[in-house]
Amino acid sequence: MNITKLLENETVHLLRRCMSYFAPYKMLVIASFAALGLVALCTAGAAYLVQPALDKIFIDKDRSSLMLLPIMLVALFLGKGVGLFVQKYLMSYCGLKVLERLRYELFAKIICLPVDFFGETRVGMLMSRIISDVNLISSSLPELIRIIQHSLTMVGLVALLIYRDAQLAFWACLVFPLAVYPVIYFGKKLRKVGRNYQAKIADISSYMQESFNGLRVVKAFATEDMEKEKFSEASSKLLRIGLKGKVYNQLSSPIMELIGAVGAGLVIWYGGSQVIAGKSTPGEFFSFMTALVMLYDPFKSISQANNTIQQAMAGAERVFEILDSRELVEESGGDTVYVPPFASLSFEDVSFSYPGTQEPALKSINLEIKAGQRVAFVGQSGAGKTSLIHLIPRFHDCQQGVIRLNGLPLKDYTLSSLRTGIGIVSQDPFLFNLSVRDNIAYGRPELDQQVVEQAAKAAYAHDFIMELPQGYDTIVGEKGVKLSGGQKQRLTIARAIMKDPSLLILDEATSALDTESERIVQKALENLMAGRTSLIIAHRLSTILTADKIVVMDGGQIKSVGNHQQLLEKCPIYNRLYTLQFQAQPED
Ligand SMILES: Nc1ncnc2c1ncn2[C@@H]1O[C@H](COP(=O)(O)OP(=O)(O)OP(=O)(O)O)[C@@H](O)[C@H]1O
Repeated sequence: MNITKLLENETVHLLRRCMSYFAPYKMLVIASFAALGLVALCTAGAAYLVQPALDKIFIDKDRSSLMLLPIMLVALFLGKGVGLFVQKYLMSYCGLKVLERLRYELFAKIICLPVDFFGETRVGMLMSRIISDVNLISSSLPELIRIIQHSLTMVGLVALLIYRDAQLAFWACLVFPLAVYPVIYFGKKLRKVGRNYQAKIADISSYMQESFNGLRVVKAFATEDMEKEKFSEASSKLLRIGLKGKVYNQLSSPIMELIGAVGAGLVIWYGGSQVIAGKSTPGEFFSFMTALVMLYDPFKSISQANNTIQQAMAGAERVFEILDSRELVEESGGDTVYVPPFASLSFEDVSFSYPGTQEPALKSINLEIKAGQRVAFVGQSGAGKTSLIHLIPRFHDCQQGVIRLNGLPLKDYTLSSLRTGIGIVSQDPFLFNLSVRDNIAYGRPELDQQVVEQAAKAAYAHDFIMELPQGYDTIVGEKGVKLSGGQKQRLTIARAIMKDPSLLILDEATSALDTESERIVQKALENLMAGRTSLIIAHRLSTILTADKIVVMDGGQIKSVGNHQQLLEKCPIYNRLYTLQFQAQPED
């Protein structure tokens, strides 16, 4: 199979796909072409003027031409300038608009992908696609237009060459095929370099993301130097690829210049002999030479534009890989809207494995939860508690069995109504870098201050919020860094209260807060749980003691279900867990 042909087909396909993004700006593109026509005409016109300038002013000594020609020259350059400005502005406008749309589409697609996708893909890589690869694509149409612009200019100039002297033009254009070869050769090389470069940028973004996120660990282990070393290695790789790109980019010009010089040499040789023999005037010859020299500029620009397009195609490959991927399917739910109140939740023979793993994380789970119950899940680390509760908001889908909510399979509900109906408070309280108020009312900005304050009061957060520098308007910092662990937890509890879910999922924090904070968080949680069905991954003694039902898990299976007293008597696993995990804790 002809590889070159394959590559060309792919380029055409990618270019077409890129161009479809520019389709809404058709009128602007047409206007831009009109501006281009003006530029081409003015450029060719300026070259044409050289002949009357030389022959009429310098040889015939014509005074009226002396006045007229400079004015015409200025007018032509004015026309060219205006044309160029309009064309460039319109193209930049279209490019930036396309950039905005692609960025949005990519973000919108990625944020709707299932949780599993984020488990397997590095976040930094995704960020680099949204920022840097998309950026490359936006230059594709403007560069394509540049190619058309310069091709038009070249047509104008070549027409002038032929008009001036067809034979001389033949000699000048003889070297043309030679000049095209480096354009194609370097274009291909640059496409490959572009691909590698973008991949390395993604690596570096991922690496930075990880190091900054894990900054505390880095500091605690005093491994800054090691991290610097690793970064510098990755950065040097990027430098090497970047330099390779520059070599290809910069080599194409001198090589073309050399080929151009050969053409010019041929012209001087032939054209000069024609002037000496009296067959043409020096004015005709210089006008010809001017057009020839002017040809170099657009030709060089075409080669540069081709280089940029090749790099844009490298970005396009990576962006469309995500946008068009059949495997990356956005989450979808059913058509039924889940309307509280919560009546029941049942797991019927549910088994689940994480993608790419052999051993199932959950095996044949059967469980029934009724309205108003408080159900605690216990088990050692890795028993499957988190996996089980994450199936309820459909962060993952089970491969076998069915989970029913109010009698209907979870898959029948629309994702948004299902998730809106479920409140989740996890052990790692996540806050956005927004104000306290916006964090509590997250997703519901329409709620007024009073409602937000009520939720904060129920979560025992109001008092500390009032002590913050700007009260409810205080920005909490990325991930809530400006707050203590207990304060962050209380804000996430207020957020859950605000959501008013009918079913609550709680992952109790294992990391110990001090006794006072712990007591307040506990009271806030009690307010949150009041009157709601709650599923709790239990780490506190008080939770298992007050639970209506305790589910004991081990190795992805439910080993036993009952209340504290029953389990102490009949379940050895629970007995052991209780002795190891809970017994030493004070009863609140
Ligand atoms: N994203 C994942 N991909 C692959 N396997 C996973 C993933 N998350 C968890 N597992 C595996 O699934 C099993 C159950 O894990 P799960 O997190 O549900 O346990 P857990 O009981 O909640 O533990 P812990 O109390 O430590 O949070 C474990 O063997 C774990 O290694």
